[in-house]
Amino acid sequence: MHEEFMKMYVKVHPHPRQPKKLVADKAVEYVKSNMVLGLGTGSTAAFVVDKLGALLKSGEITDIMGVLTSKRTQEQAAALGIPLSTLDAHPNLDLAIDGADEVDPNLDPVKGRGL
Ligand SMILES: O=C(CO)[C@H](O)[C@H](O)COP(=O)(O)O
Repeated sequence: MHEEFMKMYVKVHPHPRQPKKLVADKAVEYVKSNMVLGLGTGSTAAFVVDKLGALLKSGEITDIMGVLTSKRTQEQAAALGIPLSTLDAHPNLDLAIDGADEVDPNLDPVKGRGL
């Protein structure tokens, strides 16, 4: 799955934010109704949350639950009507989506400098 994301991410595109939206939209394709989702923070994650809000509004997905990694994401998700929970209440996530800080030569995403 991540190889497909990274191929899209490294595609040359004239608008610097567009690859983040592309990978965000691609990641959201893996979201199904009734999932408990870990939702990260940052510009890529913000596109993910926007898309989830739109899919909930259109009824394309239902009954998802977001477990958020920051107050910023929590506020965005709440404003879009995404039901929220905590890791304590839902320790088993179906899927977690976040941006990457860096991508290594093998196209593996790196978080927090790999520490
Ligand atoms: O780990 C993060 C925040 O803690 C971000 O996901 C990471 O820094 C990537 O951010 P962006 O999507 O804005 O490039």
